[in-house]
Amino acid sequence: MTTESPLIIALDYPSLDAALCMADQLDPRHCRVKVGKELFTRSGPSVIEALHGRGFEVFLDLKFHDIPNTVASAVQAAAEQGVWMVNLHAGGGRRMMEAARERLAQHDLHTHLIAVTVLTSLHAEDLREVGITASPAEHVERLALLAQQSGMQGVVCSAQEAGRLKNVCGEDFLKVTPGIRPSFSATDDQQRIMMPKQAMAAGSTHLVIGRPVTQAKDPMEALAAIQAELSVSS
Ligand SMILES: O=C(O)c1cc(=O)[nH]c(=O)n1[C@@H]1O[C@H](COP(=O)(O)O)[C@@H](O)[C@H]1O
Repeated sequence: MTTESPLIIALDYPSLDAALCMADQLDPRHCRVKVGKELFTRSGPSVIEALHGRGFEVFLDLKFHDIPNTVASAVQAAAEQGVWMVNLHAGGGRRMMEAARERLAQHDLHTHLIAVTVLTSLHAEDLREVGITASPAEHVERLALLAQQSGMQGVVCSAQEAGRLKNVCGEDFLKVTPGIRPSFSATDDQQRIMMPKQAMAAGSTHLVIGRPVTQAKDPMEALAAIQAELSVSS
């Protein structure tokens, strides 16, 4: 089942049961779901099968970053499970991204392949500590252009950079933005955040939302509030 909704709910749970309990309250016509490192490490590919069985398009967020052949093989493995989207780190460089893209093409696999730029949990001081003197926005732009030249269909960035990327990479280049924080939720460990409506207005194509929904007292009420703000179906 496919959806027009920009919402991707991050199922960051410690067990298959907990993740499916949440998924069973969601409607695959109105959102996609994301499986990340914790859930996949605990439950393996069975969580992907279970979510596909419920009609969801799945973003497998394992942020691959390794030598080109290893990443290409991992991306192939993800795509062969039929996931809608998979990501890798743009910081792995051009040859790594090109190898992944070419592997998908060789096997006629059509999973969306996107690259993480600068994690939304980082700010300028964190970059300086690892030797990057550019601002987060400048570094995101540099990595996004490299990702685009390397055949990626889009990037993960913060919504704060989405407008800039719309100008330099174009509207069709996907801007998948986590660090989304509605007015009613805590910042948690995120640094470069934005509210849902503002994030869409800034040029995000997809919004990744986890704890503001999954850790809310009433997750469905929180999701409905976000959908109402965005004027999309619940
Ligand atoms: O690739 C991601 O999805 C990702 C990249 C990034 O820069 N920041 C980021 O928060 N994420 C993921 O997006 C989700 C955000 O969750 P919340 O902060 O709970 O809304 C988590 O699953 C993160 O792993």
